Amino acid sequence: MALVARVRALLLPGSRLRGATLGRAANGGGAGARRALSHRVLVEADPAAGVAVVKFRNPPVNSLSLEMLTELGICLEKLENDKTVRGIVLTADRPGIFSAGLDLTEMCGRNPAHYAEFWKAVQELWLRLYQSNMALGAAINGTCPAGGCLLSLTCDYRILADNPKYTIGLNETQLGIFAPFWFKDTMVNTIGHRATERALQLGLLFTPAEALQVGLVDQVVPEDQVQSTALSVMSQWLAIPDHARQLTKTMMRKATVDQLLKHREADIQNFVSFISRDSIQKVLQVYLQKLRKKNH
Ligand SMILES: CCCCCCCCCCCC/C=C/CC(=O)SCCNC(=O)CCNC(=O)[C@H](O)C(C)(C)COP(=O)(O)OP(=O)(O)OC[C@H]1O[C@@H](n2cnc3c(N)ncnc32)[C@H](O)[C@@H]1OP(=O)(O)O
Repeated sequence: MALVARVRALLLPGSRLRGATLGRAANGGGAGARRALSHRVLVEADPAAGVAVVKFRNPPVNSLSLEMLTELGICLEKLENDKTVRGIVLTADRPGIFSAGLDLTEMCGRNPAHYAEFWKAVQELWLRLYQSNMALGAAINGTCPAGGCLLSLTCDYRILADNPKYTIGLNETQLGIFAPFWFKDTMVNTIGHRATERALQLGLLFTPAEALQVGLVDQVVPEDQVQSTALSVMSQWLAIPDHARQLTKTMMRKATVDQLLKHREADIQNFVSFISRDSIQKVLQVYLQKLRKKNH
């Protein structure tokens, strides 16, 4: 389903999104700061600075469900059309979990049409973020596996909280699945081929010190300074004339984006046939049950 159609579906009677305010809603924060609320995404915009902080709040683990992907996409589209915003910082509403990655329940026990719709939404969000004309920063204030790591890798820089409990990486192989080519390319573009090959094959989740060493993040700072550091780094990015920064970003990322654009439909079909395999459904179910068992 296209983004607009998905939004309409979300707004149908009975939907949890119905009645939510997706536009700017109320004043909040400092002078000139504006807040906007949707169910799963909170936006705090500071027009004077030209920056919006986009906070994930999809409890319990900020997983990227179809609804979360859709809301995030709408929110980013609105910000891209807002002339007062030149930079966006992505972060979690609460410290602890930046994002647990793609919502596993969207990839388990569903039908092929659902898998196709979900994967299309994952592609759309990646394309929106990776090609964004905005300067994007990630203020990673919690653990950041798989799809959470991918979100942060679409940004222009990453600031990670110095908490050894927080790890970051593309750990798909540990689940018995694997990162598709455009996840891999996004990581290669950040840390290089050899480091990516090792990280992907072993499904490594890096501690903050390791992530800094391998170049997966640009800075590790005390937990209470993650957002403020991300905002101060943003001012360096925004000091560059937009057109020069944007043309450079496009030049650096175009080949990677073009690969997905060229193989988009095949990538969806590959995902659907891979994820529908009985053996893959089994490993995902076992993984989910293990996660759930901890709490019951
Ligand atoms: C030739 C073929 C070609 C094919 C080409 C295509 C190939 C495609 C391959 C497929 C690629 C698919 C890509 C996937 C990327 C992903 O993002 S997969 C998701 C990976 N995520 C994880 O591994 C993280 C799992 N979660 C955790 O490790 C922990 O939950 C946590 C560290 C994030 C937080 O821990 P804690 O605070 O202790 O919370 P929990 O008690 O563990 O969790 C609370 C609650 O949330 C549920 N949950 C956790 N993570 C997820 C998730 N990702 N999705 C859905 N639900 C999740 C967890 O089960 C708990 O539920 P209950 O409250 O117990 O019911």
